[in-house]
Amino acid sequence: MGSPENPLPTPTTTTGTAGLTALLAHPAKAVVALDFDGTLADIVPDPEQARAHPRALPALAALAPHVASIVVITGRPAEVAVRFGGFAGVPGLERLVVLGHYGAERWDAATGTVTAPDPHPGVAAARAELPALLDGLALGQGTWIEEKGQAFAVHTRRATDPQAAFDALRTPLAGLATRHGLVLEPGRMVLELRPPGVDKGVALTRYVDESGAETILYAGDDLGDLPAYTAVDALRANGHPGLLVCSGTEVPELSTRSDLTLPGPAAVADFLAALAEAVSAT
Ligand SMILES: O=P(O)(O)OC[C@H]1O[C@H](O[C@H]2O[C@H](CO)[C@@H](O)[C@H](O)[C@H]2O)[C@H](O)[C@@H](O)[C@@H]1O
Repeated sequence: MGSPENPLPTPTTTTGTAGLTALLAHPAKAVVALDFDGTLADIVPDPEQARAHPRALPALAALAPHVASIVVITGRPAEVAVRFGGFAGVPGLERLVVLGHYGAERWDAATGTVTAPDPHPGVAAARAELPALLDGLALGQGTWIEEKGQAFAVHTRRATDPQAAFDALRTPLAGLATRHGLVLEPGRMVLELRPPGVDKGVALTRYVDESGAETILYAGDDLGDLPAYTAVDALRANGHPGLLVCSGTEVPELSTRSDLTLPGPAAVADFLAALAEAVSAT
């Protein structure tokens, strides 16, 4: 299915095949949940320059009217993901939901508003200790702090030796997180300190419950997506068909658990377009 130019790829597992079959049979009962960076948007050296892949938005807009809902679940603040994704005011995406900060924040296209929890006091306290901690590690050039409001992230992708900087930061930042009641969230050349209490698995499970959907497709690329994979596994054990998609193979902890691994955001966009074509033909 799909089209001759853009055929629908085949999952490599029987559970994933069952998930895709259910989605194609009853798209109106399916939630399509997607991560942003690395899944809808290519990974770029400067996080401020990340944007949805040019083919992602048309594919989402074509698919959305046929499924129960599309939700983006991201570590970004919801407002940032909406802006970088270009999600506001897109015909077809009137019901889109973006769950930011791993599910702590929510943006609804229907209202254009963001709901967010009160800031966790540990974030400001940990942030105040960060300069001295970084000075003490002598990491060299290129380590960069992303201010995220409800959290902050230390990026090493532009460091002279990204992996060495990541490795040197991991234990001290874990200690900083613990001292202030925060969670250390490791990702692709990034270590984030954020409040506890929610992750992408909790967010996805709540969203599926709320939507009443039967089938779940989840696509991600990074360690922060593992709880969502675990949530889909739990939903499958409770009778919900599900399909786990991985964007890229840089994170084997995720790609080895997926039902379908695609090369990256361009292929994810093409997959969503092929899905849209398949469900609109039924
Ligand atoms: O949950 P996500 O939507 O995948 O967000 C996770 C983190 O993604 C961003 O960092 C990653 O993408 C950057 C831009 O391509 C890249 O430079 C960086 O190395 C990646 O780790 C974002 O900056 C973080 O705030 C998100 O938490």
